[in-house]
Amino acid sequence: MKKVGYLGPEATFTHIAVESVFKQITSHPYRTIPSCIDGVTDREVDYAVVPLENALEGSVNLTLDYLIHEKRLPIVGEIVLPIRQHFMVHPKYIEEWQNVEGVYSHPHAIAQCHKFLHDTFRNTPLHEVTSTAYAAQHVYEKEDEKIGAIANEFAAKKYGLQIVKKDVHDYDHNTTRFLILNQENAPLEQTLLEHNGYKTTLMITLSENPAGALHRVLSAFSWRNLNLSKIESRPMKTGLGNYFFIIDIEQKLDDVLIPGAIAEIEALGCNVTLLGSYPYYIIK
Ligand SMILES: O=C(O)C(=O)Cc1ccccc1
Repeated sequence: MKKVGYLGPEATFTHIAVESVFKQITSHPYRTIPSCIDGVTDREVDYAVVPLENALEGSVNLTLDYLIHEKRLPIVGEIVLPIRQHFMVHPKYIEEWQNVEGVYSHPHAIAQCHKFLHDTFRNTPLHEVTSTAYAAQHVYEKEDEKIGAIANEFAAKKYGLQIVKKDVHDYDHNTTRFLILNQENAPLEQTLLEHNGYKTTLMITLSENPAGALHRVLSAFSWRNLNLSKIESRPMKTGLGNYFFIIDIEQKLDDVLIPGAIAEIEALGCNVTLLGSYPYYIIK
């Protein structure tokens, strides 16, 4: 049976993503995103599933940076999960939930619920922790402290908390993308869902003299009718103003079009790395 590592503890959104897509696996929680990715390179697990990008809040930079700069693992799949955030407290504080003295959650969850937090807990300290489920577990364990967590309904159940305010995220169309990583670039063997399409992700660093370089890179895709679903720049960490680009193409790596675009971009003096060509799964 294959082993799948995820950002834990149990009942994180990442855990839900794993359980919704993988079939016949054992799943293993890790406390942080880097330790989950290390789980694959250390051969403790076959796959790692980590959050990459949220529709409201943007990229999880920790994931992208660790993947690019520390442990370069092939992307073998992507999961898109709808996100509903709820506010929960220990059952003994149900009546006085509006008087909590601290709110705990993952930084992206806090950012997704900004309006709720501003309206309801304007002067309450916010505490960022490694995941939403970790926050729920913490709130349960510290029952003497009057604190609350933002997390999902499974975390409320799992850790014995009471949801006192449902759907506290600011916008309805809240989804998160998760990456599936595997050292051998091995596709998923058995899945509970059919995939919804394919993507190919490239990392591109521009040549030394970048006047018009990005424009020329993008036109290599455009005249081949290669649709891009994302372009993101991240610092190279070699000095201010040095960036690389992550580009998602909305199709599988083929024999002609994408290799042609890569050759054209390399001819411009840019460096291109294929990070993965993989199916994506959209959970309803
Ligand atoms: O903390 C979690 O539950 C995660 O899986 C990361 C996350 C946090 C907020 C929105 C989506 C995923």
